[in-house]
Amino acid sequence: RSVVRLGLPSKGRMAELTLSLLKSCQLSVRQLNPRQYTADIPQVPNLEVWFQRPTDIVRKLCSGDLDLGIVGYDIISEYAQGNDDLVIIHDALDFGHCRLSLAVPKEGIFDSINTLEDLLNMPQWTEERPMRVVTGFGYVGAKFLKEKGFKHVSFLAGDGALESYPAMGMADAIVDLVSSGTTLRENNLKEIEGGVILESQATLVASKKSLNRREGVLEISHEMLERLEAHLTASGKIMVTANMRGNSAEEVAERVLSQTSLCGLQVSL
Ligand SMILES: Nc1ncnc2c1ncn2[C@@H]1O[C@H](COP(=O)(O)OP(=O)(O)OP(=O)(O)O)[C@@H](O)[C@H]1O
Ligand SMILES: O=P(O)(O)OC[C@H]1O[C@H](OP(=O)(O)OP(=O)(O)O)[C@H](O)[C@@H]1O
Repeated sequence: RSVVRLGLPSKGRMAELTLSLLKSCQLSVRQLNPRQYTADIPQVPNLEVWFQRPTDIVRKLCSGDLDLGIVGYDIISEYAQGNDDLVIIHDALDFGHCRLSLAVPKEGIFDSINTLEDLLNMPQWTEERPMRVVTGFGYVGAKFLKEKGFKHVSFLAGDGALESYPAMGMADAIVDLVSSGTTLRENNLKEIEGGVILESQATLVASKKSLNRREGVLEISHEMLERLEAHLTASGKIMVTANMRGNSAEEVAERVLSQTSLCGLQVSL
């Protein structure tokens, strides 16, 4: 194929936010039919947008069926599983902030368990009765616990509402995404100190093979990066244009900067 493909989240909390970020960067996505999975960005010729589930974006970047994608760092870490063909070309798109964290019930045997060390030293976990962890992040979750020295752990895969598993007696601990912490609190769970496995936000990812071999991928990546950077740098800043009389630009600048109420301003002449 000669066209470059960009994967964007088709649903979930990242979908809308991705489109609005791109719109703010003058990269509006034009989807002719909301039931179709393809779209384009008129400002970027030769680019095809494909709406996919975030996990599938990562899989398709790995298989070479997509060249670029916007997904959370959590999903890349879990589903690319160290595949070194993927390269993160923007690691902080400033939305979808969350952390992947280890949490346990507040009470019962975990009453006085607050740190990773406390959890590791609990006598309850044995080969016959390992600590049961439910997660949708089995790869990074297991890697983390192994690196921290946990020996007796068993993993149970779950897709959602993981905070309910300990109360149902199906798991001792959970490894799940946390943002405000409300879901954990409402389900009588607490995060373990030192148990943050990764911090995540939306990223722009590319396949290295595509960048090196497919015509147009490098140029489109540059174009997107420039626009994203410009937008992210500018957000939260305002520009004020004013006409002021003075004998020289320097004199005007000096007068403006000497006003304490205007501190923080940068003057360009
Ligand atoms: N509470 C949260 N606050 C902020 N960002 C989050 C939160 N939970 C998840 N995310 C980010 O949003 C991404 C998508 O999460 P979401 O729960 O919408 O998944 P989804 O695409 O609907 O998939 P699924 O339905 O399988 O969970 C996550 O991979 C993560 O990067
Ligand atoms: O810390 P909080 O702000 O409460 O957010 C955390 C919750 O958000 C995500 O779930 P989501 O709402 O996507 O539902 P899910 O359980 O179906 O994935 C995550 O899996 C947590 O359950």
